[in-house]
Amino acid sequence: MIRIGHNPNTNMLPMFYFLPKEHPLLKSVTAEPTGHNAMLAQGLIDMAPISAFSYGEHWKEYLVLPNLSVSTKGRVGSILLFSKVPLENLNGLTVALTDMSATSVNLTKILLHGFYKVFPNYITTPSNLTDMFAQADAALLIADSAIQAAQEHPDCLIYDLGAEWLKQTGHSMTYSVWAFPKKLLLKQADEIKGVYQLLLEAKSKALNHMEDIVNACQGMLGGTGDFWEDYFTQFHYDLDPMLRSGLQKYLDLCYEQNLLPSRPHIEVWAEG
Ligand SMILES: C=C(O[C@@H]1C=C(C(=O)O)C=C[C@H]1O)C(=O)O
Repeated sequence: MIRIGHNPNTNMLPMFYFLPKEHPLLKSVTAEPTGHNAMLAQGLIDMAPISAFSYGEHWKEYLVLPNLSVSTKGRVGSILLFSKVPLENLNGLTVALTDMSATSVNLTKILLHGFYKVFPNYITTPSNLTDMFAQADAALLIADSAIQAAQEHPDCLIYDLGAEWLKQTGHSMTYSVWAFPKKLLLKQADEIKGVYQLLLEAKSKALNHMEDIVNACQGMLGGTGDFWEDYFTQFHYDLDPMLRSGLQKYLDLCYEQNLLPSRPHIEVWAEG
């Protein structure tokens, strides 16, 4: 039995919608990305779609599952920095960061420090734009809370960090990878293979039935079918060499900006 992390946000539906809820090989534990990052590190779950940044913190202990990720080349639509002032003017001001994210929190820092040359003060808070704006000049939200906040047309500038990343680096951006601790292979290699097959089948079915995914998103968050179709055209759910080089670039910049203690070398599970 493999305990996997289940992420309930719409961006993950193409991986989870058709994954069996009950199966002898797996048990799902629902949480936001930072929850899974911590649970995987503590051995409370065995495998999860963790933040790419968290993989960078644990790259020596983890392996990445091949052909799976949450990535975009350019705009993402749900990793948004809401700001009362242009990004160039954030120096010395306060930025509120969602407590749900590790990748996007550090992507914000890379973009602001490395490319915009501004150094704000940061606070970490729950994902509520009104509360964040009461304490800060800009606010980072991800996933469904970012989509919902943008739907409410807040009176501020909205920066899409996938688009900013492409503009500044020319690379795709990978937000999440599926990872598991290498040591699991000693006793559970066959189970990992089995769960990996289930994940690939679920993804392939979803990508061939996007109308079901769009319907599910409308049921969850409202919005038009066109909105959701457009949202999903941006995403890549595999991990091809182009996406891998964007992921490596992100991890390299995290290391070079002292956000990670070592330079990660991405190790993909060869048996997958
Ligand atoms: C695309 C998204 O990426 C998510 C962002 C994450 C992070 O910032 O740590 C983690 C998992 C991803 O699914 C999103 O939240 O919209």
